[in-house]
Amino acid sequence: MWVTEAPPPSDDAPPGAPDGPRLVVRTTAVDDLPADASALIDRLPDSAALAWVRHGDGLVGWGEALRFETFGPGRFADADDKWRQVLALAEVQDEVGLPGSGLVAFGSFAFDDVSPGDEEEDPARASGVLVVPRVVLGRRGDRAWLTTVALVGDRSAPVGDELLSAYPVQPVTGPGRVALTDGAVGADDWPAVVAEGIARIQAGELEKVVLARDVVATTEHPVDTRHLLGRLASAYEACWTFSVDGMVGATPELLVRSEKGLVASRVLAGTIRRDHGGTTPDTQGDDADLLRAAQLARSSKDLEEHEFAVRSVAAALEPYCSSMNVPEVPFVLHLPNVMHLATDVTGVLAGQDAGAAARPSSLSLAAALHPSAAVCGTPTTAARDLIREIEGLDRARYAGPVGWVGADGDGEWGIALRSAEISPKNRRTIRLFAGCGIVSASDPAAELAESEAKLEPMRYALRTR
Ligand SMILES: C=C(O[C@H]1C=CC=C(C(=O)O)[C@@H]1O)C(=O)O
Repeated sequence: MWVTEAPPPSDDAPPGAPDGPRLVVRTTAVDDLPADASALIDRLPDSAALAWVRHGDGLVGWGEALRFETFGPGRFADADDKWRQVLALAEVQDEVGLPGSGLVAFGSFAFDDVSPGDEEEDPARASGVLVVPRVVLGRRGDRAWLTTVALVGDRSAPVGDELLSAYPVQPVTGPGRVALTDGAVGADDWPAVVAEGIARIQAGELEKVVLARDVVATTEHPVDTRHLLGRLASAYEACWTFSVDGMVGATPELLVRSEKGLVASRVLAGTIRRDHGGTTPDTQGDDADLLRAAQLARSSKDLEEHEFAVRSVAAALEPYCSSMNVPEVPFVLHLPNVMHLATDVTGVLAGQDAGAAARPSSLSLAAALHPSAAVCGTPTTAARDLIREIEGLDRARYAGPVGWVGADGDGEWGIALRSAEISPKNRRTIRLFAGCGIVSASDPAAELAESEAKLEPMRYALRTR
């Protein structure tokens, strides 16, 4: 469903031209973007921020040229179709020619095909959204660019320089006091949910299930997304810091990156907490950390959990690839709050000779990979059914794909973890999410502690200092 009303066909549209929104897109190089890692986020004018940033590189966007909302099981395919329609009608001048320059859309999609309770609470809440910003600022290494997007026929919309001055940068505001309360299932009750998951696994119904919980934060002032993004991007540098349509976080897990025929996925599953409990890491490589890393790398429970996740990603990518590299042994990813077992799966897309148009888009690859066993379980259907039956939580867009797609279909999609959903109604109610992979040898109390550690990034982001 188009939410942005397409203006009537313009006078210059050729007779018989297909209907639909026509975009005029210009990308020019930017020479004066400050070198610091926060430069992209610092340029966001207000709280309606779109972002996908890591190590100071990435994309931020603001304003809305087009918005497309999708619902239910067809949400990815519908979004992919609409994206192709937009591309077919767009006129793009891109003098930079890097991934993320030219026409891009940011997107965020629900974890599940159905969201329990949606009908009563908010029948209009979409389970997928693609947003084409009016302005995108991007950086990759030492190159930076600015993209502006205009909708043909929208004569009231500012263009060119006018467009930038239409979005003056407002001061960033803090959330003030923050109260945290139990979400759908309280912390005291959640171990029983995990115990039920373990019992079902031990009964042979399935091998792994990922169970999640939420915590509700109520803030004194409406949340300014830029406050969260700035804190997440500087404290969780190794993660992809994102904001799309009220879903904000810093995810360490990349569902898929597709770039010029090469695909990559960073698969995470298997976790150990770092004991200091803070957000800023202790000196990397101190003795306690090395010990914990070694303990994680040898933990048969975590290795099993990880293996399920890697296998699910490899199996989903395989039909699209002419060759793949799936490392046999995971590495340990150090984050400020936790360490994870991690595997970088890479592949070459089949049919390279046929060109970009014949390649599956990054969005359709994300659809094929979702939900991986890092966020759902094994076998997928049994795990998803069990999640629906016992989790008691509407995951909404938590654990769903979030990221961006470009004009050639390439793009990057993370899994929306270490994330929160800001209520559009008042921007003062924020749902924080965390989930844990459960296998036969899991311990409910340890999983609760792990979920607390996974909530830390968003709790930290909400603090004023
Ligand atoms: C489901 C989450 O984490 C996944 C990713 C990394 C490690 C995980 C684990 O060890 O359980 C989870 O599979 C979450 O952070 O909410």
